[in-house]
Amino acid sequence: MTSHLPSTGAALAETGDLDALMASARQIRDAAWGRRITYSRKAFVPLTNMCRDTCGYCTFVKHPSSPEARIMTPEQVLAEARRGEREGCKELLFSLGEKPELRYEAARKGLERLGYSRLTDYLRDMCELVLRETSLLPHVNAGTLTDEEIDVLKPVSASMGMMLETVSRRLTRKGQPHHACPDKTPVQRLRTLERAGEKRVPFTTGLLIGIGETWEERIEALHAINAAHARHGHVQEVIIQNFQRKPDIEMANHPEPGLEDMLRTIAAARVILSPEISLQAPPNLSARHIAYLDAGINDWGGISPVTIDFINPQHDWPEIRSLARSCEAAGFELRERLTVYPRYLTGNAGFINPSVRTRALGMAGGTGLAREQRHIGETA
Ligand SMILES: O=c1nc2n(C[C@H](O)[C@H](O)[C@H](O)CO)c3cc(O)ccc3cc-2c(=O)[nH]1
Ligand SMILES: C[C@H]1O[C@@H](n2cnc3c(N)ncnc32)[C@H](O)[C@@H]1O
Ligand code: MET
Ligand code: SF4
Repeated sequence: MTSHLPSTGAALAETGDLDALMASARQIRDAAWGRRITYSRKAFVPLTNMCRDTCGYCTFVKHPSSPEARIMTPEQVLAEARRGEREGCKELLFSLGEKPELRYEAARKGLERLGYSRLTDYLRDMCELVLRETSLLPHVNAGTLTDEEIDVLKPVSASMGMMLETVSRRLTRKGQPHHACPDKTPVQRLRTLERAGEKRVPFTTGLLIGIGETWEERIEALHAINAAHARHGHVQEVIIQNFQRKPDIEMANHPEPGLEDMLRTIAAARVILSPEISLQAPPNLSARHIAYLDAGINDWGGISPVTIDFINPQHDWPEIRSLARSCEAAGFELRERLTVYPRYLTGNAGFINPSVRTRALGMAGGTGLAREQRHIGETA
């Protein structure tokens, strides 16, 4: 699993010839993934919106003094899961603030009322609840994790993820989006990415585009992800996410990245990353998202038929049928996938708890994608 043409990718990216870069990216995508574009039908559970970090772009986080600050109860978690189940979801995405109990008394009290002293332990039990009471596969997006936290969460999840965001240490300085965010220092993010690989967790990661990083920093981040994958084989997908401006964030006046910037970054990612790594960009954060297909993506990520995108609440999910139609018009077929990619189910022992694996294998037939993706996994 060596890096695919990294120098060519960087060179093409540097020359400014966007068309040539996108053509290379498309070629790699077509060879590895064909003309099938996937998504995961998911229910979204924002377990808590309290967080010890205060990223300048985040509208999800709420200070404990806010009336909107909350920790969902097990009953609420289960209600969301059941709603998702009824709508045919297969994934339950836990997305949450990071270690709020280390910073806020209110978070400690809230967890205590639920019988916990640490958010990760509560998350573990909620994953277990979902596995016990529903047919869904938990995916955990809880940000930076320690070795021990990965050990706690791996047995109760099908896959995990954490956006690397950026490798820029500059962005942790005063006045920058990651200032005073202990979980967003590149060294911590890179460590989590590495540990997830050592511990063989099917892993989702990615870059947040347009938060002040340079082009070189994006390329460096992509190489870092690819290098971790070359060591451990755990990176199942990489998300290229565009920053969204909102009125209620520190970065309310920061410009959003343009379409061309996204296309160039997506294409560079496809050229740099190993071909078997799925390349994802969100369908709800740009009116022109169909153009991402020309830059080499093969996946739209999670789409929820039951809840809003809590991270970008002002942007509705596309209706799945209408997304299918626009993919078709562009020459692609939209297909459902599971949160965990087939190569971690069929080969590579040790990447997933055997009972979760059995459940996922039972569901894989329903997506209709099992055979094709398995093929990709085997040839990679
Ligand atoms: O709805 C969202 N889903 C996000 N997802 C979920 C993703 O869309 C799907 O659930 C995965 O593709 C499942 O494999 C993430 C998952 C991660 O592991 C890491 C980061 C993200 C980021 C987002 C996000 O911003 N919005
Ligand atoms: C779950 C992921 O959502 C992303 N995220 C957080 N805030 C924003 C925003 N304003 N625009 C786009 N993406 C955002 C981060 O990359 C985080 O890791
Ligand atoms: C709501 S943000 C997603 C989870 C985590 N707090 C992170 O930033 O990675
Ligand atoms: S992006 Fe994640 S880590 Fe940053 S403030 Fe929001 S919830 Fe916390």
